[in-house]
Amino acid sequence: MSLPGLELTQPSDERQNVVAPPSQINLTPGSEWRFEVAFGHSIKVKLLTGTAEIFGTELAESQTYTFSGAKAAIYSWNGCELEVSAGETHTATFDGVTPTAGHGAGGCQSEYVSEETPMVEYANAHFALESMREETQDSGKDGPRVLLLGPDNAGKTSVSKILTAYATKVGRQPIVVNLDPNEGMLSVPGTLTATAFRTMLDVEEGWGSSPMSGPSSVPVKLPLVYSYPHPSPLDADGSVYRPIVSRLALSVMNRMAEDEDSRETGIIVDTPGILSSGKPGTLELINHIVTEFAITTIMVLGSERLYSNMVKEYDGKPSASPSADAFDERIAVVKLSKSGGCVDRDAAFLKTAREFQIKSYFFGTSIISPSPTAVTLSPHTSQLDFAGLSVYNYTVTSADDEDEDEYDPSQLNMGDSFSPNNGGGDNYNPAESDRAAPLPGIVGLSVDPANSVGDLSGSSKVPLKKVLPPAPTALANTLLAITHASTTATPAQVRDASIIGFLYVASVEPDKGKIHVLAPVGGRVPQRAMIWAKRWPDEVIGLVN
Ligand SMILES: Nc1ncnc2c1ncn2[C@@H]1O[C@H](COP(=O)(O)OP(=O)(O)OP(=O)(O)O)[C@@H](O)[C@H]1O
Repeated sequence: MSLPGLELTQPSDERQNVVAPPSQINLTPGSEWRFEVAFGHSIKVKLLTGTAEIFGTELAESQTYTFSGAKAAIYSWNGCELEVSAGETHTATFDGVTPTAGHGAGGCQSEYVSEETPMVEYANAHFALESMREETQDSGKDGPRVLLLGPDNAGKTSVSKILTAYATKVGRQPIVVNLDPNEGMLSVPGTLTATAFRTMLDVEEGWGSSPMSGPSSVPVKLPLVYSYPHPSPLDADGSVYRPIVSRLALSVMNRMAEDEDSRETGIIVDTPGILSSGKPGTLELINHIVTEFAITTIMVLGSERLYSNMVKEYDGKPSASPSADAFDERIAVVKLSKSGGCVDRDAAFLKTAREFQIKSYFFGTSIISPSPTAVTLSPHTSQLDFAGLSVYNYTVTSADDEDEDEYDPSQLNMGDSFSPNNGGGDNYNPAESDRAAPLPGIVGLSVDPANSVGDLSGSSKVPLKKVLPPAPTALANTLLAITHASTTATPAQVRDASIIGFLYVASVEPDKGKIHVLAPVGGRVPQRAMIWAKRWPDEVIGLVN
């Protein structure tokens, strides 16, 4: 059928499904191929000649990589030839839309080559950090602690991947901290994590995979995970976010104190865009992060206003490290260009990405990608007695949801032990750092808060409340985070405990007092306190048919 007046023909089903022939893409030195592939469709990319990298991680020659639901760029320092062909297109619908291949090479929604990229600037940032790291070897001071700030989609996560990939390539071991609850890093959304990277990142998966997602061709990373089941750090005026950031910072600082490689390399902290929005409360949160992680380098992407505010606020000021005076360690604020390739991801894309992160946690990455290296997992379903569980829920409002229950701001003063100065200020209680869960991988999995020294952070003020039977029907389609805290732990201990893993609640039978859950592994569900991700990440319907 022709569209009247335009003489265009509506694509028929057959035409949409025609497989595009392989395309060859030649990249001149210093240029990149930017591409967008829809969820449900996949493309195959092979490096034929030359060298190329994706967010700092090199592609191997002649290996076929599969990308699906991706917006990314393949960059070449010395020039290369790529072959791009169409992969599979799922027949299932995604968010009510049946996926179709786009009109670009291999069925990309959009793809083009750009010769203007800020990669030289990013590489220089890496070299500057490297020279700071070299200084630490002789002087004994800690490696650079980098904070990435900038609005949504400014490329913060991409730059942190590039800096991490370059650091691991030269044998460093950066600790990467994700403070964005919207995107899980090696974890599901609704979490804040820290991970020590010793090995390369994954070309297809981005950050790579954790043992949560099963075996992998690239060595797995072991993230330290804390639950933050809210979409915005500003929820409850930051009163939930701040103490969890403090807890994470203590764990990271402990790891740095015990691990020479991590101490020399330092930290890279990725943040959510909302912190750079200038909304009330954001500067306080930035200040909290700068203090807790004793940040030495603030990199600002994509916002002149923020850059100038950060310069005024921090440039040349001593860092919050206890040894700042001894080494005359001062904060540097640096402006980095935003890549022209950064794409705005709409709400539907981000929702699907979150949904996939959750699905792949339980079912493996093959649920997203038909790549031969994708992993298929077999989660287990079981029925649990709700009365026998210790489930906690945060009783606070979200920033854009004012009608929520039980919010009492006067109850949300978190107490002195987590004040911004606890990294070394007057209120610092050394017992707190003893309680911090160390980063897994080197010093064991976690300290059980139940065995730790008392409740130092004022449980009564923590907006976590036990969910009593009968099981609320709203539990269905949401996640439960199993903490390391015992079932008798105080709310503060539950909040401060790291996460063992997640359960998905498939259905609730309030009359029988039962819930049906999906767990990534079989066996008994650990008898530990759980945090209900009631608000965030959003419901995933139909994970179990
Ligand atoms: N050079 C590039 N070419 C193509 N796509 C890119 C490029 N750089 C980044 N992107 C893509 O743009 C999107 C936004 O980038 P990124 O996630 O790094 O931004 P961000 O600042 O961390 O965003 P947010 O704060 O919203 O999480 C991502 O999908 C990323 O893969």
